Amino acid sequence: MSSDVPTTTSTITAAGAAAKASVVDVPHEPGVAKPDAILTVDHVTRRFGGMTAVDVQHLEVQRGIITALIGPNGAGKTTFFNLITGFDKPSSAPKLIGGPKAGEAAKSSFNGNEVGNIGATKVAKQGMVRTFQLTKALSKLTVLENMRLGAKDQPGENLFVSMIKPLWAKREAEITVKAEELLARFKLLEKKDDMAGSLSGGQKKLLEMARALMSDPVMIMLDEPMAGVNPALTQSLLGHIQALRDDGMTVLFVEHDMHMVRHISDWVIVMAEGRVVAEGPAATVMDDPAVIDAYLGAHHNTDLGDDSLLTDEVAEELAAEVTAEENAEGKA
Ligand SMILES: Nc1ncnc2c1ncn2[C@@H]1O[C@H](COP(=O)(O)OP(=O)(O)OP(=O)(O)O)[C@@H](O)[C@H]1O
Repeated sequence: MSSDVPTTTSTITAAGAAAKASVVDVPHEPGVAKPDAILTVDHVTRRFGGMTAVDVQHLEVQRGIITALIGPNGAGKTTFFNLITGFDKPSSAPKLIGGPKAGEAAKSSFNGNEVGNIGATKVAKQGMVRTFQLTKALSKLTVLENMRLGAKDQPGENLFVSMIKPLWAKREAEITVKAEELLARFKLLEKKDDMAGSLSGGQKKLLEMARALMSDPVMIMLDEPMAGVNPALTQSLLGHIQALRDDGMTVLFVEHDMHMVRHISDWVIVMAEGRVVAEGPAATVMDDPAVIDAYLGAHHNTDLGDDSLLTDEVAEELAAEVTAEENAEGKA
C-alpha cells in the first residue's frame, strides 16, 4: 500500500486516468455491461410490506475504479448496500418453497464467486468490506483495539493456534504492526491508546475506513463517508479514497455530497425508487435533465457549482482550523 496519500484532488494520477479510461467506451445506460465487472447483480429486490425498496434487475460495477451510487433520500441505496454485503437478504432470494421463478431469483457474483445468499462475514472473507452511514467504532475500546478487530485470521479463531503461544504471539504482532501502519496513514497513530468514543466524528470515519482495510479487501463500500464530517476533513478523506483506488482497490460509495461525487468518481450510478435510472461519468450524469429533475432538483445549481472548497488554499486553511478544533476536543 502506498503511504503517499494525495492532499489534493486537483491533480489526476496515472491510476486515476487509467480508471477513467477503462470505462470511456461504456454506453451511458442503466444496467450497462462493464468491460471488467468485479460485482454483478441480477434480480435483487427487497420489499418491506407492500413497499419495494430495491428493484435492481441488472447492475455491474467495474473493477479498480471509484463508483458513486447516488439518489434521493429513500431511493434504496443503503438497502442495496445491505443486500450485496450480506447484511440483508433479497425478497427475491432463491427459496425451497414459494421462491421466485427460476431465472428471476436474486443472483450476485463478486470477483468470480456467488455472494447472493451468504452472510456478511463470508462476504467480507471474499474481500468485499463496507463501512456504515453511522460509524460503528466500539467506543469503549481503544483505537488500536478497534483496528485489531478488523484483522482476518485472528489467532483466537483457530483452536490449535490459540493454544500455542509462539503461533498466536507472532500473528498478534503482525496484526499490531499492520494496524499501526494504517493508523499512521490515516493520521490517527497518536490516538491509538485513546478510547474510540473520544474521537471526533471525522476521526471516527477515518478509523472505520482504516479498520475496513485491516482485512486487505479487494473492494470497499463506503456508506456516506462525508456525512457528519467537518468540511475541512473532506479534502483528506477524498485523498484517502483516491489513494485506495490508486492502490488497485475497487471503491463503491453512497454519498449526498455532490462535490465529492463529482471530484472523485470515475463512474456514477443513479438510483430512484429502488431502481437504477442512470449511469455514466459524473459530468454526463449530473448534467442529465432527467437526473436533475428526479434527484438534484432545486439544489442542482448550488450543490454542483461551488468548487471553492476544493481549492488547495481553502482546504489547507480549513484543515488547520479543524486540526486545532480536534486537538482541543481530544484534550477536553
Ligand atoms: N428495515 C426497514 N423496514 C421498513 N422499511 C425500510 C427498512 N429499511 C429501509 N426501509 C425503507 O426502504 C426505502 C429505502 O431506504 P434506504 O435507507 O435504503 O434509502 P437510501 O437511498 O439509502 O436513503 P438515504 O439517502 O436517506 O439514506 C425507504 O423508504 C425506507 O423507509
